[in-house]
Amino acid sequence: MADTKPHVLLVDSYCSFAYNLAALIKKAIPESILHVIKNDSHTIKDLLPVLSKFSAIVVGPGPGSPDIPTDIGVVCDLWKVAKEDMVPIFGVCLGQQSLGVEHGGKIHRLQTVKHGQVSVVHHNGQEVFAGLPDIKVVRYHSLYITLKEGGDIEELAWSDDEDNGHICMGVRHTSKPFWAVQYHPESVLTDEGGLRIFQNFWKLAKDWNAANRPGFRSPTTIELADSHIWPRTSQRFSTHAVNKSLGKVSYTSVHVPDLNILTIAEFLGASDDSKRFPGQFSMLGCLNDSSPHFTHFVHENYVEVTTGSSKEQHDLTGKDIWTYLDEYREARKVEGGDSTVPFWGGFAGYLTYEAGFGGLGVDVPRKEGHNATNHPDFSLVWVDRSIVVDVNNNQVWIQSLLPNDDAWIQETAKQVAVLPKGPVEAPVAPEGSATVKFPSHDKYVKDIDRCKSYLFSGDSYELCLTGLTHITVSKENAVSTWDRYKILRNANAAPHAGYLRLHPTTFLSSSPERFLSYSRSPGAVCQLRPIKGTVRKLPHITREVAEKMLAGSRKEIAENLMIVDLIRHDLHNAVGEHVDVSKFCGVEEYKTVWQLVSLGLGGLEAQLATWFHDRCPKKRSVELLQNIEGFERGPYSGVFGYWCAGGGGDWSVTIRSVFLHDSKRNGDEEWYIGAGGAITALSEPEAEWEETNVKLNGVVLGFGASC
Ligand SMILES: C=C(O[C@@H]1C=C(C(=O)O)C=C[C@H]1O)C(=O)O
Ligand SMILES: NC(=O)CC[C@H](N)C(=O)O
Repeated sequence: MADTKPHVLLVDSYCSFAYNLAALIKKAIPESILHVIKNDSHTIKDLLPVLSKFSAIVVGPGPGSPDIPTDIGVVCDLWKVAKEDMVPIFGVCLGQQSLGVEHGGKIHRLQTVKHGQVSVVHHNGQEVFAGLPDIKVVRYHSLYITLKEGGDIEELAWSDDEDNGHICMGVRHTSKPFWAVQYHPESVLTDEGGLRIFQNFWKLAKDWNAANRPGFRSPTTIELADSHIWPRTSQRFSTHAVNKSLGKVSYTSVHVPDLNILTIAEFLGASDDSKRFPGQFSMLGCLNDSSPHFTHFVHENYVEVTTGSSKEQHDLTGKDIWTYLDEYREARKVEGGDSTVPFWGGFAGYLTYEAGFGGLGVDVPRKEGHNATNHPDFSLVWVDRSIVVDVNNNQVWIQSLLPNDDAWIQETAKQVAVLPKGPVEAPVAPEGSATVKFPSHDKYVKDIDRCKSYLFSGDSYELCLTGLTHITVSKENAVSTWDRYKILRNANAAPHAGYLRLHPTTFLSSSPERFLSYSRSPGAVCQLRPIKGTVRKLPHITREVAEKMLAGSRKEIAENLMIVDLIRHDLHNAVGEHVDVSKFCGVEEYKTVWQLVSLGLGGLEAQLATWFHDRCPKKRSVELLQNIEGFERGPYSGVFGYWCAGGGGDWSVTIRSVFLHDSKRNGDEEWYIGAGGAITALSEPEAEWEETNVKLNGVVLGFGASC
């Protein structure tokens, strides 16, 4: 049975980086089958019958403390199993802390917490550290252990922190097959202390198994409820659409220099416009009375579909909204469009921040399903007819998913070709035409303290704290929402600018940030493009100065690194092993701000639901923020964009955006904007307040205000 593959169990303690660890384990032990469970999904009694079938176990990092039972779950029991059930275990961070505490060690708070910080680790060259030089590693911890003198746990590695002094960074059990490290071997900036540590662990584990588990053979399979194998192999739609003949997208393309997308939008009556790359593609959905509009509120078990003046409710009993949308799109899958055009038609719209809670198991505390002023959590239209402009190449595509729609395509192409050329003038928002009610400075600063207390207690590494701003425009000063968009577009031009008018929501965005894009299969590539690190554009802030303030700052790099590790985890979850960070902490210039931007890429097309459903801005952090902020964010900090009917999609992060609910349009208009920033252990309250104002400023300029 020499060819049976070893099974490895990863116990995830709700870590933001669990799949980075999974990827590292698979890299170190490529032949292994990796099973993943949560630390609270099984008791030790559930695990005992299968434990002896595993070749090794990894217990991962996580929020909280190893001496709080609900934080550590089953991990603390794994160290205590009898010899006949014993399996080699490697602990990471919280895992090391648990190993120490369960063997008489003490847990303490660091004087200076280390979140996203690189340190040099010294070691004695023994066991998992064999053959390694001193290593540079990334740390994410607020707590640390001191070991019991003369106890069973022996220190192998340590750091000498300027601020904290000697900190234990690696240990082993003197008689059992247990090893652990305090730092994060899976972080993108940990190099030699990553892969080689796991390779060493695997060698030690194999040796221990050979010497201590006579007759041990890996079984072909292990049945374990509430677990999954990583990488996930299930492809939701692999069973259909293979032999099905696909619908066709018809299009024509015309070369029209200097044609502004706004001119086309206005010619069509202004619909939906969003830019893909800075300056490359702009899209317009050409809606009509037969375009279906889908809305859904979390907690409600139906989707409302509005087509013209008819409304239907589609029952969601037995399926979730994601499956509903996936099935709708799959049934309308098309081929035959121009492969250079990212959008041929399909779903376009937005999802709220709360739309992502279901997959995290976080509740949205709404008394009723929704009230008259809630924006729907899912608001999407199916776009049959569309126009896409490649601004770089002056090319315009007129496309339709409808059968026999050539007459519309040709007629529209003819009209588009003769539209007026050149820039479109935006109206001006007169100063003082709007009343802006900013969030309370005192509350924000106080809330930063609350965030920091959670960062110091080990419950989170980074919390994006936000506040809501309300803008009232009196009836006399109101301009059309389209004009408002033009003003905003002019004041705060942005690569992911967008206008959506989806009843009851008007949605204007000047977002600089992509959440996720993925190209069409085959050979699809996913891209995540997170921004963390913001500086106001001022005359004296040249590129050189901005680079020093962002890429040259330990605080800003840490803030960005945490997000990069987080999106690597998201990518590994969705696409498996092949994930790259192709840009780390680049400084980019936008109209009103400088931003620190990274870029993560993954191979293979992921299922739509995997992206949005399982995306974890981490359960505990979301719950903490929900509690601290005390409001629903709604569309703010959700996503907007499209899923193309031919495959692929592009979604932006809904920031630097304003929203108007139709119920707030009668008489004075009341818009709202969210703004915030990532709070880390290194945050200074007044600087964070200034940063949220910088972000708000770009948007309130669209109302003739500033801050
Ligand atoms: C939360 C916002 O921005 C987020 C926070 C950033 C930061 O902390 O630097 C940068 C970009 C966004 O991901 C916002 O604009 O409201
Ligand atoms: N990354 C981790 O596992 C962190 C462990 C623990 N919550 C701490 O902050 O120290």
